[in-house]
Amino acid sequence: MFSRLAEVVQDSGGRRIRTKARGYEVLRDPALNKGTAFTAAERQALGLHGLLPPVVTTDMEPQLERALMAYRAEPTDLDKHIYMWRLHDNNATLFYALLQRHMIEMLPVVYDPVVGESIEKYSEVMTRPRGVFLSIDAPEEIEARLAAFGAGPDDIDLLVASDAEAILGIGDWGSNGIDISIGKLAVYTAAAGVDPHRVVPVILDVGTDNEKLLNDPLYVGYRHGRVRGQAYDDFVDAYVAAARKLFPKAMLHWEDFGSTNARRILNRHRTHLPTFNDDMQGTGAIVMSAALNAVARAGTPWTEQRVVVLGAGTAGVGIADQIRDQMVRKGLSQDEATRRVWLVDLPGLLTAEMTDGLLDFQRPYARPMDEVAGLARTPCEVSASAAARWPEMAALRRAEAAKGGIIDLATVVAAVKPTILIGTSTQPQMFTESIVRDMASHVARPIIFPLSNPTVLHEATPAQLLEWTDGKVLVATGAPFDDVVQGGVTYKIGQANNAALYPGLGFGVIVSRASMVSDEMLLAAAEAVAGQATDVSPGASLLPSNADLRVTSSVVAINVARTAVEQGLSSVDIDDITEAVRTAQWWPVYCPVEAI
Ligand SMILES: NC(=O)c1ccc[n+]([C@@H]2O[C@H](COP(=O)([O-])OP(=O)(O)OC[C@H]3O[C@@H](n4cnc5c(N)ncnc54)[C@H](O)[C@@H]3O)[C@@H](O)[C@H]2O)c1
Ligand SMILES: O=C(O)C[C@H](O)C(=O)O
Ligand SMILES: [Mn+2]
Repeated sequence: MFSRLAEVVQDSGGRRIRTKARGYEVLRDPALNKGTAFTAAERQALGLHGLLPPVVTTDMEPQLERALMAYRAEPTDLDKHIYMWRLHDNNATLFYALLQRHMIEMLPVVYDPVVGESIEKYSEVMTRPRGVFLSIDAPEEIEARLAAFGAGPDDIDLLVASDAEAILGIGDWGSNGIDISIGKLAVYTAAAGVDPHRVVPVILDVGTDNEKLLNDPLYVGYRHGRVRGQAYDDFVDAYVAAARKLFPKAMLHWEDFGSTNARRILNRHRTHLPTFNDDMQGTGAIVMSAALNAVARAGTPWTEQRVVVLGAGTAGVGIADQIRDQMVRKGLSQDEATRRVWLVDLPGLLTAEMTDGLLDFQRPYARPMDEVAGLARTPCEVSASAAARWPEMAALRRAEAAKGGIIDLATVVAAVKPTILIGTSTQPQMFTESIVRDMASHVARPIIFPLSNPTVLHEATPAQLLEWTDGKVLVATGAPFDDVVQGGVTYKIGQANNAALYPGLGFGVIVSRASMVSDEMLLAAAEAVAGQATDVSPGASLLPSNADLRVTSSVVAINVARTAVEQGLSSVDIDDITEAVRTAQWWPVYCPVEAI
């Protein structure tokens, strides 16, 4: 975001910035600062002589070299993460140029998995606050606080908001969750070219049930248990109303809400706003991309897939829904397709007997009792942490325990013989060797996607899955993993992280000014990503490399914008969609800065 002292001009002379700022006002604005790249004439006009060393660098190269050395000299990944945000606060253009050039090296540091660590340690490592902190203790101030960001009605394309109840797989992190909104936005820019000066990171602080934070004297958020119920809904509604009023063109992105809120919020707004939930829809779509390629490589029809999902929360059921829809598109009835998906959660296999206790979006998948009657039950306990985090699911688990135990994943896999196994449970190592070997004994090419972030929470590692299946598995993961060499083949591991999808999806919505995000737009995004992974040689990844995120995201944005136009959802006239996407992309290059 530029200070009020600057404006961007885009005309036949190209892009330039005009500013009333002088001296340190210029150098301390990360959107204006170019450091040693200010020309002699700019230094003269802006009063920078004497505030910069004498060298004038004509391009960014020396700065990039210096920044890369400083980055690599940082001892830990968390230090590197902090370095990157300090760099951003000094010179945003240089930050994005560095990140884009070293995407494979730096994306995991700026974003997942290291962003998870920065959120857990935010009390200690917080640097300059960024974004907008909205708090349920002052709902009447929402509009004023958003307005304090200083942007006008035409200045903002996108807001990313989280209430931080379900950050990645690490749970409730209160106000610290601002870093997920910031991290997601950095990926929007680096991957798709969303203008970083036209976005707002938002934290919706409704309190936290995280005892560690509540007892931490350095905690920066609202020190109170989570507010739920009507007050919560009113607060979220007030945020939407204020955001729409102040920034009527902007898309609203929802991130890392708890499973009891995520879908309700989305359903309330999805047909009348350009909005989507990344964990449900972005994840569902990127998993569809990987699944489209995996099913093609396995050579089995969509209508014959049997899908087991471990972890029936926001992401798991978002994925299940999109897979079900794909089977319907391929000819099954809604009911037939739903019957080919088995959800396993804390209470084990979700069954019809549990219906009253299930979350509404889980209910369609509950298995009929006659089908499960003969399945063995495994005794189980309910941990205090699971009971606190997923009370509905834990209550059902307790009820199952009283009946002798749960129908667990191993039993379900043995009975169902799935072709596809998905992990969104937040629990590491749940895909055990015996479960995976059992699955692989029934299908030629088992499709297994352990997706729980950050890295340490994955249900299995790609190396394990490849070993246990003798290289037959078609795998994609949530976090980045190195290549695995096995039996003379180098396996590239596709990262089924929504980061490969949501930036292009959002950019397509922004460029087309779509009035909503339709299922067809999500499918267009999924197909675009899938189409970018063209190598089908042994060991090839199911998804395009993150090194090519900029290309992938462009193709996604074009497909999404085209679909919006075809569906009559676009509110602008676009002659040439490819050209519209291309010209809207922001690139991290310096432009002239003029004094006014
Ligand atoms: N790869 C991606 O792009 C991507 C996207 C979104 C979420 N995720 C990951 O998926 C995971 C889940 O995210 P979410 O937003 O759906 O969270 P969520 O809290 O909505 O869902 C988690 C579910 O797992 C269940 N669960 C907990 N312990 C379990 C156990 N032992 N056995 C079976 N189920 C269990 C919970 O009851 C809950 O229903 C997280 O780790 C997250 O990082 C990955
Ligand atoms: O943030 C990520 O890495 C993906 C996803 O949104 C998640 O919550 O895990
Ligand atoms: Mn998420």
